[in-house]
Amino acid sequence: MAAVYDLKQREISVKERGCFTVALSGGSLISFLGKLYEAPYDKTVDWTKWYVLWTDERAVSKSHPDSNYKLTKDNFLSKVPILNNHVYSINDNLTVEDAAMQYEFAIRQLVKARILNVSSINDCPKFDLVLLSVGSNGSVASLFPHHPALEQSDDWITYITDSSEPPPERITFTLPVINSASNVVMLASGEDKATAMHFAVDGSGEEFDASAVPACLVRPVDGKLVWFMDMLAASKLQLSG
Ligand SMILES: O=C(O)[C@H](O)[C@@H](O)[C@H](O)[C@H](O)COP(=O)(O)O
Repeated sequence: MAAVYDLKQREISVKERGCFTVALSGGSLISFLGKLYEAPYDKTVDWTKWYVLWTDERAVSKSHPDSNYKLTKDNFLSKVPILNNHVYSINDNLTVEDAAMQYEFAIRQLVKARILNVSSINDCPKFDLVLLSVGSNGSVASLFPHHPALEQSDDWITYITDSSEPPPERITFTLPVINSASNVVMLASGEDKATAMHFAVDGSGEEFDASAVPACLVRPVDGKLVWFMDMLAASKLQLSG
């Protein structure tokens, strides 16, 4: 479903700007993209129009098992003819701080080249699609509960050195960039996501501290938010009738 949604949005972007910019998180999300390299999509998608970036990346070598680039390359990019120079991964020879700066610079270049749109509301890059998989703790990208990175609004890309999930050092989109996307798809599968889904989808009382569940803070300012979850992840939803 998510993969097909991805395609619908792609068609609109390619018609309008001749390219389709997508930012991927890591985790189980990548396994859901498998549909895209099966018939009929493998032949009907103009992959040359795709530009792929990551919403977050671990500060490890791109050949390291923990690398989101490696995960995506092995399970998706190696199976579709997206142009290598349209794939923007981090420079894994830099410190995490410098890698974050360099990644932001690369995104700024894409904005300058008009590959990436800019939000009319907050001058952030406006990705056509941001695909996120929600962590069992309600994290999205590498934005973790109660982490100061949630407050970051000056930078497009920030870095952390104390991730609650190993490895500790990561770069990540900041919330303003995620919330500037034209389309955000949030994926959740498995019972361990049910509590986070309850808070993120059903909302919570005023007294609830949304930074406890970063997925609650994903609210596109001028874009669509679509959830895809399995029955286990949805098992605690109390959607009003
Ligand atoms: O680099 C990362 O750790 C991922 O980007 C992270 O945001 C992941 O997507 C979630 O933790 C969900 O992971 P699962 O879908 O595997 O539970």
